Amino acid sequence: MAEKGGKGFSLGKGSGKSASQKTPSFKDDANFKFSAKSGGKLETPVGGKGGKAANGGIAKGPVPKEPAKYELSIEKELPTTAQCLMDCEAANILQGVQEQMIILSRDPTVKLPVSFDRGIQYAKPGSRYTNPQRVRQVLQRLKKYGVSDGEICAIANIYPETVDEVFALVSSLKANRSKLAEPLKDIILSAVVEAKPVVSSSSRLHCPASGIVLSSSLNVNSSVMFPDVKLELKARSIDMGSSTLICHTEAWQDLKAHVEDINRTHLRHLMSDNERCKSMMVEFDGMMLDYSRQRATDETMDKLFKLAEVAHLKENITSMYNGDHINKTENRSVLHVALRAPRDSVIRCDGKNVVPDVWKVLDQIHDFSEKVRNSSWVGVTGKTLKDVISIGIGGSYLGPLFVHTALQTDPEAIECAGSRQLRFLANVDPVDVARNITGLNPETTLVVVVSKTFTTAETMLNARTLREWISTALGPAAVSKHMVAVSTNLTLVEKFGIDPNNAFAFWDWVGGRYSVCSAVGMLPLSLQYGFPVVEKFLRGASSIDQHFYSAPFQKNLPVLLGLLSVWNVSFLGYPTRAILPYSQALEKFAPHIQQVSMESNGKGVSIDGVPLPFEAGEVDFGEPGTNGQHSFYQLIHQGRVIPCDFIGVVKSQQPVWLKGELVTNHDELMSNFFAQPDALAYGKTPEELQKENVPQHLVPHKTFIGNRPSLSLLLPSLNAYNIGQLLAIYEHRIAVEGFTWGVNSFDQWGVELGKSLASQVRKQLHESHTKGEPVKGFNFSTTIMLNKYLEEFSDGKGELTTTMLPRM
Ligand SMILES: O=P(O)(O)OC[C@H]1O[C@](O)(CO)[C@@H](O)[C@@H]1O
Repeated sequence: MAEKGGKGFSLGKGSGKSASQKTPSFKDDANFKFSAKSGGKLETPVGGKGGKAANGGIAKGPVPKEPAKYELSIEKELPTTAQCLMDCEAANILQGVQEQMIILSRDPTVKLPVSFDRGIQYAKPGSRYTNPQRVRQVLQRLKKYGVSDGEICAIANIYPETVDEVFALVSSLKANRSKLAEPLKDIILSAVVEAKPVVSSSSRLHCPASGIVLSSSLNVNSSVMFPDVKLELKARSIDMGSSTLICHTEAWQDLKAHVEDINRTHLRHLMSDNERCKSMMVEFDGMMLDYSRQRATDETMDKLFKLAEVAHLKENITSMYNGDHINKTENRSVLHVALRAPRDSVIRCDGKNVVPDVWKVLDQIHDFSEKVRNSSWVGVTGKTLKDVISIGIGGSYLGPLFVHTALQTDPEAIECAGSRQLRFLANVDPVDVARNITGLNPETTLVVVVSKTFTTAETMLNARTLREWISTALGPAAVSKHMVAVSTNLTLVEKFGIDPNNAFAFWDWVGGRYSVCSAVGMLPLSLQYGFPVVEKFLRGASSIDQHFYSAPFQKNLPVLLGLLSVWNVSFLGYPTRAILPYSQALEKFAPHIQQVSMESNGKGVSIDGVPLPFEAGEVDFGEPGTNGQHSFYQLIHQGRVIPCDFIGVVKSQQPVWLKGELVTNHDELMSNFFAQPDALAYGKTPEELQKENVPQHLVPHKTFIGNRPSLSLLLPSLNAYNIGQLLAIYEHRIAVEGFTWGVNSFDQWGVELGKSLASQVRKQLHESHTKGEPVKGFNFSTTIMLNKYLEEFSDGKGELTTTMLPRM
């Protein structure tokens, strides 16, 4: 039989980018040079036929007593170029073929067999070995006892636990029983068992036979055959390197296997190793990260760093800073780091240094906000514009809201804000309009319309609503004095009726959810707090950008956090993360990170469009401590395992101490910050409870299993600078996760479908309201619901004749 894998397709991460000419530089480190590693490709052999003999499928029922009489006979029918494969090998290959087919599917001349999925489904359940190469290596030794390739594969596929099992299920071996019994025992059972993950015997599938056959090369006119399917793939040689999934790498599999080691530990014990804990504490710029309460050891970290290497994390980070178009589906650079780069840095996008453009807009913001704040720019009636409503949604809202909420209680920011107010209008719900305008006077209000695209339905309707509010009160000419815009689409801004001179630009290389450092956040925040405060915020974010770019991974806060998230989500199986700031000022941090994280990494395909066989992204939620403790912590302590991020601050923005109290109010808060992680990690045992004389019937209820992971981030204080740092740490952490999972963290196609369906409904509502058109074109349940909704208007009660504005 032919050598396996002569022309295998490579499953490596694609050639790393070669060192780019475009080198970002910061003032303090003007020579950030990076030499990208290339290659790192993992060659996966391609070869012959499947391990299971042709019985037409995987036996899901009880182990058959007698093997099928045609077991392994397929071997004789194979072309000479074919070779048997174990299921686990076949599954790897088929996954590679699947990736290839997805690429081919973009070519309309290629007809893809619908039945391919069945092949994958057929092989996958047999793909349980963590290290197929090792299994193959060991079993290969049986060849000297006359065991054929087909028999070797069949042995592997049945996951034998006893020699008898082997003979029962691979009957062709029976004739040689006396010769084979010993080697089988020694070689197979020990080594094969060692190389596979623990599979409970009840869930073991016995697959004595299958018939996956691959010809020796998939590159040229290959044919892939399954027991009941024959597929013809069009000849095409494709470098599979760029579309490799991270889960097919050895580093990933190694981490998978390592979970068992971790499952044998408890945080109670891990925490008693001071050296381990010390190695899991990292300081940067007065901040301290303690990740010793993660279910991880130094070995775990080494394996995660290995994974980062295989995922080309360093190269990806460099590509991002270099302005490469890493947002592939939109063909854009991802350069939010340029938004906060010092004035004299050089960060290029398509060959152009964008930092001067960034600072031009920042200067414009500085100038405009000063004018408004010192009343040299006033409203149409000559009054100071002391209040601002910022209209925007998603990334054009959540980031600025988070920063504003965090600054609102910072003494320096308070002083700069004076009696000014900043409000945010996001929801298209008219109640949000009502809440925003209540108590405000159009004469003293400036409206900032923030929309990257200037097409977002909610924002534009809200903008039209407030335009109406202003012009009804002050006349249409007031709009130019009372409304300004932030957008990448200055043409639409002008069309809307906002003077382009009062528009603040940003660029398509800034993703919406990464835009808080652009005019999206900087304009409203500068109007409220003055430019020096926002500049300080930008400096904080920039300090993390430089740290992220240059710190070794072992000391790199976003990298550590990102890799630990991947560990928790993809290996320990904890898909959720709680963000728990012990700071009321950070109450809008979790909602902001929810968007950044879930919109970025909530993806089902790799950056190359290959469906992910694992779940990327994590579910984020959170509330400030100690409020959360009285809300959902019960579930975190005794219900589900949810890794927690505890965020604390050394110096309170608003210290309070009452004479006679044991501690300050901030100490009280922080006592909880320090206590909760240990409570989660250590838990409480029944023995401890018994010692405390807890009644026996309550012991199970009061037992805490513990071993619940968390990490703690302690900030020295919470001023504009630290807030900027916190933002950038999480932004980069999310990028690290996305780079590692191999997804595009910078597009958001998933939000489109709902939007387009909404426009269909909008059209229907309009037709029904204005022409009494019946509901049509929707499914049964939507039709019923729409009719119910429209009933209100059927008697003319809800007729729309004149403009209505909230009456709060
Ligand atoms: O700034 P825009 O273009 O109005 O978009 C608002 C938000 O909508 C989204 O596209 C999601 O729907 C976000 O990514 C974005 O931040």
